[in-house]
Amino acid sequence: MENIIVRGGKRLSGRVKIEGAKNAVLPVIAASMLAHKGTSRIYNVPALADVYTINEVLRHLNAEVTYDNNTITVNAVKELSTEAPFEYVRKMRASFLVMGPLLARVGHARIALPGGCAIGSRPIDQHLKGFEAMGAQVTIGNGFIEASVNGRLKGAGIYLDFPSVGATENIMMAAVLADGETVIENCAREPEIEDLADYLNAMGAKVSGAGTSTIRITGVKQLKGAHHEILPDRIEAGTFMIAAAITGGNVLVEDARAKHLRPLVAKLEEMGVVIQEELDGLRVIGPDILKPVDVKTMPHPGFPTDMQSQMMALLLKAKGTAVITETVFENRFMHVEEFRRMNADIKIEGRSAIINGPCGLQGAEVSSTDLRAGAALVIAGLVSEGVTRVNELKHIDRGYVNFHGKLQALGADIERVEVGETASEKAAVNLPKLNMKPKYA
Ligand SMILES: CC(=O)N[C@H]1[C@@H](OP(=O)(O)OP(=O)(O)OC[C@H]2O[C@@H](n3ccc(=O)[nH]c3=O)[C@H](O)[C@@H]2O)O[C@H](CO)[C@@H](O)[C@@H]1O
Ligand SMILES: C=C(OP(=O)(O)O)C(=O)O
Repeated sequence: MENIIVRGGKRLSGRVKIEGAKNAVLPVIAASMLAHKGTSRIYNVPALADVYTINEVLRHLNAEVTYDNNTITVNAVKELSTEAPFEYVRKMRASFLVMGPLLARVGHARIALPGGCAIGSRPIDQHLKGFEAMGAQVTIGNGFIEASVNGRLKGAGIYLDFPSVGATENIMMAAVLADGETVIENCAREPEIEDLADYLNAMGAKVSGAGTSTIRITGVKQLKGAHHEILPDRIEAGTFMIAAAITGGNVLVEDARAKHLRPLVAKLEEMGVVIQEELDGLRVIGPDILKPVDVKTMPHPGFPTDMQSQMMALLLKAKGTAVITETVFENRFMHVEEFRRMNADIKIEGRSAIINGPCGLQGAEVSSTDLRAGAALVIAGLVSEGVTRVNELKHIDRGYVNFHGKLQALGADIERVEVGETASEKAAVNLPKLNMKPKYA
């Protein structure tokens, strides 16, 4: 088991390089299975646990996948198999994104039901409604969802009840090889949807309107492999922006794109953080005193739910009362209990968290409840008195490459250590000097 150990009190400074976006690369890799011929090359791929998982899913489905030097190649021209078992979907819900491509390419898919997770129940009814509208027969049984179609899917008009990111992507991938035109209304508008559309179009698809709330897709007969560079990860960028801001630091977040980060930039500026657009990224300068703001998570271009817990960490240091309302996931406040262990004053009322700052944060042993919560706890540790130990790092590794190493390079007093589970090692978190070897120098 590994832990991240943070000792608070350092101002961050320097520059940090942002990786390719996790939420863009996963659908793009899944979409590679749509190519009847040719090999796809995908650049700027982050070395994340989720990327290894989706690669394994594709290999299991009989695609050839290589991953080297941040570049993935996928060749899916052999006959594909069509079943993705629970071991993959359990590790990562985005494994369900292979359903659209399989249905389009092979006319059949059997994928384990994703089930709930730490941030909410996360149903997939909107994905299935889209496939059914395109002529697929969908059945659910024995923990699997099975979908099949005789011949090709048929283009359809689909109005989503909610602008679901995954449903928009899955339906787009199904529609590119369908017979006729598909129109998806009330669809998600996230930058990652545009990235997927760009890739599909490079493969020979006809997708327009991505980035707006209506996407039109004219089905084509065949797609071929294509080259594509993944856009920078706005959530990783936002996470480092908040880390810089909370420590009163001065950090250049390289490759952060202002146009993708507008809801976060607006809130940070309201809080008194200075943000300057430079040629190669965004410079973030944290103030001595942070002002409180209210935040409501919404589908893009609203404030992203994936930045909610990091924003909560920042608001713990703001002078006054702030309210965060989570509207996207019904249970994404698991980190509140962990923050309380660090002396945070937070009350939950329904879907809102009321934060009374500034809190005198104290180091404690805390658990990552999901990937963003893990990052948020580390951020809180940067400004806590004493030692914070964060465990359950498997969550952080799903979404961040070398998170502690990047913070260390910015001047944070942080290390990642291999620990046993003996009582004395558990108690070590309270000792001023930890008798443990850093795993990475
Ligand atoms: C791999 C990936 O890209 N993950 C992102 C994606 O997840 P994901 O694609 O799973 O998120 P969705 O946009 O689908 O989910 C948003 C909301 O819609 C609900 N819903 C979704 C589908 C459905 O069929 N029925 C339904 O009710 C969900 O339960 C949730 O409450 O978007 C989320 C919302 O921005 C982000 O937090 C995740 O980081
Ligand atoms: C919730 C997230 O991802 P996923 O949808 O892959 O669980 C996230 O990236 O914050």
